[in-house]
Amino acid sequence: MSQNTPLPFAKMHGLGNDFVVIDTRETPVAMDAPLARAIADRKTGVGCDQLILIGASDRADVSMRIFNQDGSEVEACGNATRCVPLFTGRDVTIETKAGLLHAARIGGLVSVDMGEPRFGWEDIPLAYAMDTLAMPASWDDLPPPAAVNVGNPHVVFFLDDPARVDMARLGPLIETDPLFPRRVNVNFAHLVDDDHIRLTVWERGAGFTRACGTGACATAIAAIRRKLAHGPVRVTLEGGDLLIDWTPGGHITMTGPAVHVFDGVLDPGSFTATP
Ligand SMILES: N[C@@H](CCC[C@H](N)C(=O)O)C(=O)O
Repeated sequence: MSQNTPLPFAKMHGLGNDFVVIDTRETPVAMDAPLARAIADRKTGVGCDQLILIGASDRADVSMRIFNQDGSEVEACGNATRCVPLFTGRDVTIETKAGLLHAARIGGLVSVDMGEPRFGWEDIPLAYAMDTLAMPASWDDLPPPAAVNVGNPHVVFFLDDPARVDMARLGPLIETDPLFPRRVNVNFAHLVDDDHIRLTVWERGAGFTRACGTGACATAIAAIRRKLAHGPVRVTLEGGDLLIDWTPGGHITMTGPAVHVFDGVLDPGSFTATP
């Protein structure tokens, strides 16, 4: 881990899923897992669910790299994507590991074209071939889940009575199950109506967050594929609501709020002091 110069950053969030956002367009930053973990640490760093690096791009207005709290670099983050137009001050096309995404401000909200979901077992990815709409896999007495890749991997359980499920034990157990070679984001969903879902997400590399944008997309899509719901679907998370729209064969649209909380400067000396 090495960072020798002060690092300006913005603290932002989408429905309480919080981010440290660093602009690397002019000044590249050598990011690695230990440095990402140090910045994300809520006691000795700034604290965040994900660290976001905004960079230059040849293919889009900007690029976006995403690091989970545990330092792992990942492909997609729905809530952070909504923060990018606030950070740059304009509607943007963003190059990510999950492809090109477009984010536009609409009224007080931000709407993102999240691209097309994938459903093949090797796309999730899973360790071996199986049906991804009703996976023949079980943990405790959870029902067969659905798996969806919306840039990053998700598994979705539809629960009649979420209060009876020990999510704090099952979330990390399922996240790291060998069935998911790249680990997985675990979505515990409850269908309120055919256009409304309540959702709790155990995020890969970050644990429970107040909201997960890609989790909301994956869950709405799984519900639509199972004909339990129709778009647009309101997904209610601890931090608030997202509106997700998708028709089979099409792109996903995610609409919700984004907030710029404050700006700061990270002291490079503090990182060397972190064990
Ligand atoms: N909070 C995000 C998802 C962040 C990445 C995820 N934990 C992963 O490892 O894939 C969102 O809003 O989508």
